[in-house]
Amino acid sequence: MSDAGYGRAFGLMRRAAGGAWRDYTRHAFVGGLGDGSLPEAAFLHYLRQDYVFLTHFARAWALAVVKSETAAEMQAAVGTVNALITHEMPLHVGICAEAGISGKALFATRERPGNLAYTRFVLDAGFSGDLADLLAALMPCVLGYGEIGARLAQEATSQRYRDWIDTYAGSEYQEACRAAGALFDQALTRRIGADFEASPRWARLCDRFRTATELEIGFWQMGMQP
Ligand SMILES: Cc1ncc(CO)c(N)n1
Repeated sequence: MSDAGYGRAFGLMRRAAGGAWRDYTRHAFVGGLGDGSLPEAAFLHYLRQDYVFLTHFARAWALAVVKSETAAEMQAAVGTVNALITHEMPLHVGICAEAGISGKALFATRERPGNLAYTRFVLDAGFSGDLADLLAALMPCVLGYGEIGARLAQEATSQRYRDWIDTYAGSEYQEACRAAGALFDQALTRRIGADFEASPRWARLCDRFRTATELEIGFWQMGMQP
């Protein structure tokens, strides 16, 4: 799939992440969502962990508001905070309720170590760095799911996990991905210049992107171990 729609910096970092990007977006868990072979227990366990993930992910986007230097950056970041809290998190509550997981059980989910490591890594990228560092750690989550959703919408051979696929393949999520990719390009241009790869900061930013990608692989792995 082409990475063009999600911006220039993403395309470059995605390529620099090499095999890790492929291992993330073509993980066995993803294959199981597409062909319906993923056991329901694994899917529900994943969803519960993902709800916890989203609470910290929303905090990380709120930190992006704090780290913004322009009104446009603030608007983009606060739009994502709102989309997460207003749309994506209630969707998880709804899917879990349909599957018989009460709100009480969902909110009592104990966070697995790999889940904790991922979001705290992202938050630390933001606390210790600037918006470029934070966004480099956030992009694999946002854009990876956009890419996975768009591909599965074309290639899925089962209807079993259609609702999940449609959420990430849908125009609302895809539009959010394009906005996030544009924010990433603009934030980087402002902080490291337009020739991204010539910046002394580039290698470290690519490292953050790759580490977040590796933590996404770990998240799928965790999902397969209810
Ligand atoms: C682990 C993970 N990464 C990315 C997304 C996309 O928001 C998500 N819901 N969960």
